[in-house]
Parts: sequence; structure tokens; C-alpha cells
Amino acid sequence: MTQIVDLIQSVRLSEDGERLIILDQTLLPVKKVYNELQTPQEVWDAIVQLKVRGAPAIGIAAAYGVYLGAKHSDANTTAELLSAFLDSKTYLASSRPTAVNLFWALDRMEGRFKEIIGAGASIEEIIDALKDEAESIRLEDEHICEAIGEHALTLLEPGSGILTHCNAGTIATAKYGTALAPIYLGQQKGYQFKVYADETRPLLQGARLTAWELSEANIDVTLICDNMASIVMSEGKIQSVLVGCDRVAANGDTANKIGTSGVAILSAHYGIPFYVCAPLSTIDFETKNGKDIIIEERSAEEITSKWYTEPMAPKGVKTYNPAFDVTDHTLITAIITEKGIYKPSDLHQLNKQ
Ligand SMILES: CSC[C@H]1O[C@H](OP(=O)(O)O)[C@H](O)[C@@H]1O
Repeated sequence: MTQIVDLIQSVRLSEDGERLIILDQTLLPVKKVYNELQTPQEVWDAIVQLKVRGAPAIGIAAAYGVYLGAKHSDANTTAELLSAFLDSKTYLASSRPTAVNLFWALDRMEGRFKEIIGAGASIEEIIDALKDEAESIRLEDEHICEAIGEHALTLLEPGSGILTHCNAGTIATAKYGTALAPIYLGQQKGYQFKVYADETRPLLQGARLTAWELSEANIDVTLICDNMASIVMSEGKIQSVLVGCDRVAANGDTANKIGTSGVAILSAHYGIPFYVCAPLSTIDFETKNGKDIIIEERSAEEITSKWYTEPMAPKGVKTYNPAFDVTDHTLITAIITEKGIYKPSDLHQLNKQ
């Protein structure tokens, strides 16, 4: 059966390799519009505006961004090409600070550039190698998400209730998603999960994206406001919580969409397992603990007026709009990666792989 995961590709290269095609996630669920991007500047804008969002998808987009920058550069020598590449890399790295996949993907692209320039490659060969590397990052992400889904599925009972926060679905990745991957894989096996999606203020990724994705896939999804998580847990409707993440520190502290840590605290209170789904590219062993994770702050307008015809707060009121929070590792039951299921205290075992 064809599923939404087969029908939607939120980030991919055009057939001729000239443009990056992204699904504009800011217009969902009302309109499904694809944008074609040709320059690192256009990719940067799309990331900052959250047209392309979700940690793995941001990394993939940035990888294509540096490839496109190299492809369309007017460098005459490989040294000039490297200098132009490093400029676009630095620029794209400035788009969003929290999701480590962005930096991971850009570093991987630089590594490939340096490897091939060291082997005496021509400009054309370098550009081809960059294209192949970006394509590999995207394709590998599909397999990684599928593996995360398979591991996570072993923890879930058919027919059980799952709460998720934000959107860690197929559109946030190359395919399947991270936290939503087991739900899609479970559906193929007839598991009939009952999913509760937090709306996820202020940008409503849960309402606009998760509820949309899952409804399109005919999965039983119920949208709730963020402040309703406690009541649905207390009513026994939730048997597990699954979330994605933007950066996991070496000790297992996890940065994810604002509101996640509150859900984890509630889960602990009600004795519900709280699972974080994380590709290895989201684990940052250089960052010791959550205090060292840079949290992106976004504009006041996202809270005060973005979704309303009239401003919903007094003019000039002070606001604070952190886009992420850090869930303490003690609240996390397990971190599910493509390599398997790990307690936060066992994460160091992955460091050598
Ligand atoms: C598959 S990880 C998705 C991750 O991305 C979200 O952030 P944003 O919408 O700001 O890019 C969020 O924290 C999700 O869990």
C-alpha cells in the first residue's frame, strides 16, 4: 500500500541536480507547495523561516546548499572553490544554532571536499563528489529512520496510546521521521496505535504537521493543546511518549522543541515511559551536558500575533520565546538510535562507533 511516507519528500535534489526542492512546511496543512532553491542564501532563508525544518531535514538541506554553492560558483581553481565552499558552509551554519545535524552534515561535506581535493580532483570532480555526498546523507537518513522505527516498535504494544510533541515525522527527515517512524512501521503491521499530538505552541508543528501527516496516513490521531497532556495521561490514555530531538549531550540531556521537558516531567509523574528518538548524527559527544546546548530564541511575533487576525497581547509586552528546552537525562527512559535502544547512562558506548 502506498503511504504518505512514499508520497511526500520534503527535501530532495531536482533530477538535473541544479536545484533543491523543498516542501514549504510553513504553508501546511492548508497548501502543499514546493519551493525550488538554487543558492546557499535561498537555502539559509528557507531554514531560518522553517520552510524546511526538523533536525535531519535541516542537515540534508544544508548539505545540498553547500553543493549548490559550489556548483554555481565562478571559481577558476580548486583553491578558489574551497574558499567559496567554506564561506557558504559558515553562512549556512549560522542559520539555526540548536540542531546539531546541521553542523554534522556541513562538517561531513567539508570532510569529503578535503578528501577529494587532497587526491588531486578537478573542479568538476569535486562538485560531483559534493553532490554524491549530499545524496548519500539523504539516502542514509531514510535507512537510519527506518532502523529507529524498527527498534522503537519493539517497545510499543499494538493498540496502545502514544503521545508525541512537535513534529518528528516524515517531513522532518528524508523519510519515515524519527519519533513517528515506529507509528508508520506499526501501521504496516496493523498495530492500530492511538496517537495524541500536542499542538506545540507557538509554531504549532504538532497541529499543523503531525496531525496532518498522521491523518493523511489514516492513523488514529487526536490533537490536544499542550496544557492537556496531563489530563490525557491521568485518564490512562497514554502508554508511552515518543519525541524527536535536536541535540543530545554526552550525558543524555536532550534538547527538543519547547515544552518537551514539561511532557517528560509529567511522564515521570504518571509512570509513563519517555522515549527520545535520535539518529547518531543528533548525539553530540562534544557537548558534556544540556547546560552547554545553545537554545535558539525566536521573535516575539510568533507568540503575540502570528496566528491571529488581531494581536493577542498588549502592544509592546515583554516576551520570551525559546524554541527548545532541555530534558534532563534522568527523565528519559531510553534513547532510540539506529544502532539500538540505550539508557542515557549507556550512551557513551556509541561514542566509539
Ligand atoms: C526529527 S527531529 C524534529 C525536531 O525538529 C523540531 O524543531 P523545529 O521544528 O524547530 O525544526 C523539534 O524540536 C523536533 O523534535
